[in-house]
Amino acid sequence: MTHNALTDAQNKASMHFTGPALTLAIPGSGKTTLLIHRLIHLVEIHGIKPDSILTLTFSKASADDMARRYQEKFGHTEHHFKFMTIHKLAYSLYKSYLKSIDKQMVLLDDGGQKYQILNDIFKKRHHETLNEDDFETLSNQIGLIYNLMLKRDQTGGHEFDWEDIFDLAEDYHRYKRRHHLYDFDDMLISAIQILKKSPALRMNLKSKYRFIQVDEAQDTSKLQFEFIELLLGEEQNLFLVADDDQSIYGFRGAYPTYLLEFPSRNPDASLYYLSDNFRSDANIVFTASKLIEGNKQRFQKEMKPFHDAIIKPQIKVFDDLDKRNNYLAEQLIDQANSLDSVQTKAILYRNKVSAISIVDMLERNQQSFQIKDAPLREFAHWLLEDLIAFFTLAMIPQDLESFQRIAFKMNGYISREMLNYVKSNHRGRSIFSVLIEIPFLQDYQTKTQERLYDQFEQLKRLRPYDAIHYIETELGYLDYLKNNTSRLGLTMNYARTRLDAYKAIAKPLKSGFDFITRISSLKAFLQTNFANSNEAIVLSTIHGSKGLEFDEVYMIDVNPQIFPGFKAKENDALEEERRLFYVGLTRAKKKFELLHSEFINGSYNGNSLFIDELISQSLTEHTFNNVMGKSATSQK
Ligand SMILES: Nc1ncnc2c1ncn2[C@@H]1O[C@H](COP(=O)(O)OP(=O)(O)OP(=O)(O)O)[C@@H](O)[C@H]1O
Repeated sequence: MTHNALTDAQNKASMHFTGPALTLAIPGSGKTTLLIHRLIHLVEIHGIKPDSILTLTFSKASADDMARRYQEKFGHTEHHFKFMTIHKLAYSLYKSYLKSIDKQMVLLDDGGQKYQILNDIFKKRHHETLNEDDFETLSNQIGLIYNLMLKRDQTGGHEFDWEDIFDLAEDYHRYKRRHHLYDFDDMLISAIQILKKSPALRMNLKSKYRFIQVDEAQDTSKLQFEFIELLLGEEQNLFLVADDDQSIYGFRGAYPTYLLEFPSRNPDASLYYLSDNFRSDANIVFTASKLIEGNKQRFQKEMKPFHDAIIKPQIKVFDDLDKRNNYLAEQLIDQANSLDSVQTKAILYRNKVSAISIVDMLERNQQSFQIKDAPLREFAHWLLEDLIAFFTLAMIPQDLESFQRIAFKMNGYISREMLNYVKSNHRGRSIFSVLIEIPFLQDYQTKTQERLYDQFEQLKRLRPYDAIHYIETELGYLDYLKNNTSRLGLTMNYARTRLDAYKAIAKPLKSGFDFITRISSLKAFLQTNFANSNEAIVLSTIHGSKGLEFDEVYMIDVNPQIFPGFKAKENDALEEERRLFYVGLTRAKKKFELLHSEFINGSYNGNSLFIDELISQSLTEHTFNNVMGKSATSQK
């Protein structure tokens, strides 16, 4: 078999003509290749008109990628196949319907505008601001309600207050209707409604798209499947390509159960399997297949490597984030001086916050890169805003706004009464002078305020790295976080990961002012569009790396309570996290390294469940790159 020849399994599936079909495939087995060849077979063998075949993809990027790969492969552009996302299809359908009745709609911007609306709604019910983390969660939960078509009595799990989420979802819905605003889910719901209402429109579409192919069907939601089913003609020409082990959007309503039930609901369905991995070193394939066996709810699949085994996946252990980042910098900068052909390298992580110290490091080294899912909001995170308020108050002791932000988050024993006194009496003076003069304080309380004054004087003189440590310890910020973890919806490991990242950015800087300036320049730097650039170095969340491949993959921050996340105690959630790890691991062609810091923000990190699983099954090589006297390499 040459590199370009289809395997028998790929060929068999690509020859599928009419009727429902499901192809279950492993990572790197050529799903895209298969879909493209099927298009050609439909046209050239069966004489089907290209524009009557609709290929639905998960993202706009994959639709574009497929169109590009089709052209590269077959060189001709005269075939007008349709590649688009399910949302795009729903959008154009609903838009033309509205046009026909002389109405318009406004698309809601998924970032800032959505935050504003949800924040206003949240404030009305809870009398407090919706923080960044809770916004993500709420937005996902609302999406989940729509995409899984949940009713109030159908929600399970005690991790969220579903009654409250339903109330907020209803407020949000009413707001959108009042302002003629539509988000992605509305588009689908509205398209389904008009299709159900108009048999003529349905007939028209059924004959327009005689064949429908769906890529990445494991992440298609229940609502999306309902939409697709409405488009199917009598022949039920639905060709699904999926890997249930790569279903990673459960939190947004992915519905892989549809696939598991597909064979029994469609007894005539043809089933195909792709089990050759053309992407990765055999060691990576073996490791991935062993790891995913930890999941119970899955189709059993064979996984055969096409390439030889050269090097085992590595777990590299470092003392701390700083040493880890230095190692990463070496790996990435090597590239620039290398005479070999350019290697694509990805740094993958579970949460966006993991990117920020790497962005800082790469920008300082003037190393170009591209970033997917840019972590813009991380630079406006409340925890960072708190630190900035400490720095600002130290530099500008008259700043009432900063003081108000942190008054109850440090060990100054400030009461609401004291805060009110400061507000009415500071008149542009130093907050600390006002605190010291408060008439209703006992002597010992005044002494505390004098101590606070000295501490902020001290804070002003410290380099920002030491200053963050001082805020955490001497000013009691860590205690505040510890006492409020459950109310703030975070774990200490999560808070430590953030503080660690901010300290890494602060390390080379001299003053609090430099720190504040650096944060805003990194924010501005990220606002430039990196998503479309063609750089060989890619930073991405694992979610964002779906469907991509790289010569080398470095996975970072696989930490306890972070990955798998602390909410992943129940089986379903844990299985989804394991699938996410599996997606990250299977992006690598030649080299996979998991970079592990032994300490996060000065506290012992411990091993994540996934690291323990890899070690206990001897799936990886374990290397200590720290200076704590451990042997350089130990084969576990
Ligand atoms: N028959 C084949 N022989 C050799 N290489 C192939 C063959 N089919 C596909 N490939 C190559 O295998 C790699 C993976 O293919 P592709 O990206 O289509 O996989 P995939 O199944 O979509 O992967 P994933 O689900 O992990 O994103 C590509 O580099 C592709 O060119």
